[in-house]
Amino acid sequence: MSNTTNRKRDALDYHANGRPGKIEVVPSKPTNSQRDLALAYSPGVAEPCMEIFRNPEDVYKYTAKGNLVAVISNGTAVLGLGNIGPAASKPVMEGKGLLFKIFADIDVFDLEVNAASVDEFITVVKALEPTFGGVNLEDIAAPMCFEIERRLKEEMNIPVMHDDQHGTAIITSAALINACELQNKKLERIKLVVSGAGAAAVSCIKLYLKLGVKKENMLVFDKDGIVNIDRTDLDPIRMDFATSRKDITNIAQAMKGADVFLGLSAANVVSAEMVQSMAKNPIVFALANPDPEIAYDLAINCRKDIIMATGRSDFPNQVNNVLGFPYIFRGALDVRATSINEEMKIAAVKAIAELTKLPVPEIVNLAYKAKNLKFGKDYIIPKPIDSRLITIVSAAVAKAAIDSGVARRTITDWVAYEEELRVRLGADDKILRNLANKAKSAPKRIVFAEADNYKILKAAQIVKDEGIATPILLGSVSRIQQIIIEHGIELGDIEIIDPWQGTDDSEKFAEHLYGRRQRRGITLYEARKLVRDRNYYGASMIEFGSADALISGLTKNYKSTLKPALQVIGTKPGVKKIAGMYLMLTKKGPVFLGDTTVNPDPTAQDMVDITAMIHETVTGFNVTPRVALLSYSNFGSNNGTIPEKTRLATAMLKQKYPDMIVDGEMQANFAMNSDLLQGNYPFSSLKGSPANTLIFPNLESGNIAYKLLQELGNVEAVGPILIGLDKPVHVLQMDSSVREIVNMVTIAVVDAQIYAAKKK
Ligand SMILES: NC(=O)C1=CN([C@@H]2O[C@H](COP(=O)(O)OP(=O)(O)OC[C@H]3O[C@@H](n4cnc5c(N)ncnc54)[C@H](OP(=O)(O)O)[C@@H]3O)[C@@H](O)[C@H]2O)C=CC1
Ligand SMILES: CC(=O)C(=O)O
Ligand SMILES: [Mg+2]
Repeated sequence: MSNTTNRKRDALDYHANGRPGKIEVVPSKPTNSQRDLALAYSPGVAEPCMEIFRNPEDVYKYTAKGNLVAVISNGTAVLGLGNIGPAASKPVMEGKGLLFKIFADIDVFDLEVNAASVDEFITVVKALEPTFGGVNLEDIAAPMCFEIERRLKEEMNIPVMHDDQHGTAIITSAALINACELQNKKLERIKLVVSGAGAAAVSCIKLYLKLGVKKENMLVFDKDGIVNIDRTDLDPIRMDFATSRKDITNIAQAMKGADVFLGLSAANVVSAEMVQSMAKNPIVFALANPDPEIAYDLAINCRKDIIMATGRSDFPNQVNNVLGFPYIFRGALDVRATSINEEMKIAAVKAIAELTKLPVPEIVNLAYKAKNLKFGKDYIIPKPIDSRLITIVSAAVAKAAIDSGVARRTITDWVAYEEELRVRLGADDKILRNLANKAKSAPKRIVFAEADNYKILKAAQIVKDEGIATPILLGSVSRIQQIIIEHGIELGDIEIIDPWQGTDDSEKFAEHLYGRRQRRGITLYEARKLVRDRNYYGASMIEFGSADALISGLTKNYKSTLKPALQVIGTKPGVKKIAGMYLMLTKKGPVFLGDTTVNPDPTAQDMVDITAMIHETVTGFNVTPRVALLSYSNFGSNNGTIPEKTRLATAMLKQKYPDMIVDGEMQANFAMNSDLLQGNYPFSSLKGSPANTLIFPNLESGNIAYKLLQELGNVEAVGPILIGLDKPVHVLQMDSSVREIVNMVTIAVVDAQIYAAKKK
């Protein structure tokens, strides 16, 4: 099967499989009980109705209006597919809704309207004003889109934006500014050829003129050829940039010596020869969707000095309005702007252009399978999944709305607003940010036992750059340096130790190991050999205080990585069994699971000890543990080995630690749903809010639970966080990603801080 056929099949299956389409409506309030239903609907719902009747602004308080955007189309210019009608435009509009949600937490109703005339369409949209906080007009052909948008902006009191016009103009402007900088061109001097004189192209041209591009340096084409003053079929908007030049009649002539080509028209209207005829260091934005004016590969293969962009996600430089509309509307909604004005658009352009020049987060590199994305010919604009877009672009837009007087609400605490924006993308990684901030407040020396590995070195660079830790690398110096050079990893001055070669400390470390293990079969000769191993050497460094925490395990199995730490360092005084815990970054906030790693079948006493250790660690992460001991039974509803063991452990915990918030035995859904728990077991000491620390009755259930959450719930897992060793040592999962290693280093630093504080 060809690639094209494959892609077609995949796309159709993606939309058809399961629940058809891409969007569903999800209630945002509890609906579990009769009481909930009485509040959600009749009779309770009458109360907010009457409040809104008395004070219309209360609609923002009691309904979803303030976060609800209409994506509206009549299907007259759907992508580059033309006038395919409203029903056929629905997949695109659902897609826009999906992007609004995942990138900016904005809810969308997509509306495909059977209204061919301008007046009819305007009447429909205007009538919807009570429902929505904003209107995103989409894929409406020129010239009707200009009048529709102008009148709706005049006649409606909520922000209205035709995304194909202004979203596109904003993004291409940011990309053009950056591309010109890289190609050493001045906006005031560039010779620009535009293919397309429709909604998107016209708006781009208007914004470029504001940014300094000169009308006389511009040649524009539509289906009928060059837009010149002799044409009699053009409306005043297009006449405004019609050229008086008589020597040019077609696009091939115009492209000779041009600096920039902007395509917002149709597929394959530009040839390789045309690109070859452009000026030195040309810039080509072939943005027609889904197929550009010239194919990406064709363009880059015909010019080495080109900067090339398309609207597609499968090539570098995706110049697509997805970088704009979610964040522009987020900023506008948050200050309840009455419109989206020029100041807000320019603020978005600048914010997007400048963000491109900041170091790219590792998660973005990972998502695009790139090693080191940075401002350059293949990275002229941020990637859509960059989560900084929401904080930087939305905040810039909101600020411009306030400064230009169209905001009905103001923001004074911008730091809090940015945090609110981050939280919108999920409470899931907030705790990680807090832990990273805690780590940065007192960074520690972290030994990486497997430093002859690209992922470890990349993670070392990140934690060093971010001020989380001072890395110390163990391994062959020449091998490590070779990887550093090969991958362009910037680690600056960094300590590298090769235990295999022996160091001044090796003998001291060997004697210590011999002292601890001489009656357990290790001779001094063997101990000397063992400390040449990087895990033994690293653990010894921690034991002797020449570093603060050890990270290992990327390339070896868990047990063989743990053994040296147990032999060299051992467990905390009084701890018989170590355990492992995972931090799960769920949409409902962090949840800690244990023991997920070490003890196959703990006794009730073991469960008490494990719970106490986990409780201490979670508290050290500045989270108040709310502990549930899990089983398949609720408070004696079933008997059997597991419920009885769990019940006994709970009783022992309650007696030994009267201040601990702990209860059990209970089923997982009762632990995670406080209404359910309260409704059925009002006596439980966990009532009020859900548990955040789950103790499993055995390794099987703990391990299965976290892996299911990862796979089915798409929940990120940080761990295993090792607890019970006398000093901070953390064992990575084999083949962890760079992000997972960075997360574990963050945890190791915080752990080392807790250890240091205890020693004082
Ligand atoms: N990457 C991105 O973010 C975006 C990309 N786009 C893409 O831009 C294109 C245009 O969208 P939009 O402006 O909304 O649509 P419109 O229908 O409003 O405009 C299309 C324009 O392209 C012109 N055109 C069509 N075929 C040719 C051709 N062979 N040569 C020269 N000009 C031609 C039309 O000419 P005429 O006026 O004579 O009919 C018209 O001016 C689409 O492919 C769309 O997918 C749009 C928005 C954002
Ligand atoms: C991206 C977009 O909005 C379009 O191609 O129409
Ligand atoms: Mg569009």
